[in-house]
Amino acid sequence: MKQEITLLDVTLRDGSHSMRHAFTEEQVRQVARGFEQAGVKYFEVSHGDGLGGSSLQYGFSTVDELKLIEAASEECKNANISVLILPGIGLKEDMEDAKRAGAKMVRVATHVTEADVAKQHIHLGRNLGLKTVGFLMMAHMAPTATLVQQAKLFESYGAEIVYVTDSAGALLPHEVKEKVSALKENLSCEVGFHAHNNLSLAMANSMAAVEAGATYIDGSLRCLGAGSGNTQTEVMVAVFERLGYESGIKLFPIMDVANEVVAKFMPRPQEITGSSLMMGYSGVYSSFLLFTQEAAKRYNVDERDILLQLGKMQAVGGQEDLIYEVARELVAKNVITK
Ligand SMILES: CC[C@H](O)CC(=O)C(=O)O
Ligand SMILES: [Mn+2]
Repeated sequence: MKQEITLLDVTLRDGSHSMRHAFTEEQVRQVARGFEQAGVKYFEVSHGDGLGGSSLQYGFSTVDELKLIEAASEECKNANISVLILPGIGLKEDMEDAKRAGAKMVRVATHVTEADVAKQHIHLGRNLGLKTVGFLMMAHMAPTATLVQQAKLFESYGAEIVYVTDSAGALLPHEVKEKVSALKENLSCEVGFHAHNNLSLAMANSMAAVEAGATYIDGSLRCLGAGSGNTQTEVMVAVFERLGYESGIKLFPIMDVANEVVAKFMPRPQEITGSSLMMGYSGVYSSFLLFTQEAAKRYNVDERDILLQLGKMQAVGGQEDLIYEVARELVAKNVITK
């Protein structure tokens, strides 16, 4: 018997960062149809910053996310839609609307030390009959003991899966192994892992997570996601099959949706550039990439200097305005490198 793993695709949510939240309904329908044909069990659709993320701070969505969730759900019989919510950005009403639009799973995301803010959202997810998940972001910023403590909070609220989320793509394989193993030892629920490829380690880290007992692994087609993107879903299908795991996803159909659909609307290839490498190196939130590039251009400073400073300051999601502040400070200190 092959061991089962669930590959959860986040192209239509994490990829939204890279698309500047401009997914069209037709793009979402085409990808959703591809997922259905390929046998994907779960895929995520929301603004990049989760439900309610469409705003001046995070970037406005071109098409309302509820319309996109509804469109995706119309294309699927067996594939299930997940939505992400960050308490404080998304409201509980957004979760109810998402459920009405067809969502079957909710992932409640908090900073790695702030699981306590998710209690009501986890309760609501369970009451709505959604598969309910805790998502601990910026996992590199907390020691493993803290991560375990926070994951236990999620589990005590009713989360059915708890994720180790490497938002900055900063973790190394042995650290992923340590964190996932600790969660497996201390929790009864399932454990998931979400990677970013800023240090070219997304696949290695995803393998380390599965070997340590994670049963849910996130990926995106052609790596479409924040920073250098996520673990490449279609590559994971191939690699995990070779390793003897069963994801239920068919290789050629998933490759087709990656190459015939997603590759055609991607604004740029998901490369490891100087600045995304710097995000992994200094531990900066992957979704800061495009904002940093804009700030560097506006103030004529080096993106890498901004990112190094943000890493030192331990900036977290929601502090996007700091990016511009840091760029202005670099100008004031005369650090003009371009
Ligand atoms: C802003 C939400 C964020 O993109 C969630 C996520 O995918 C991560 O932390 O990596
Ligand atoms: Mn992510």
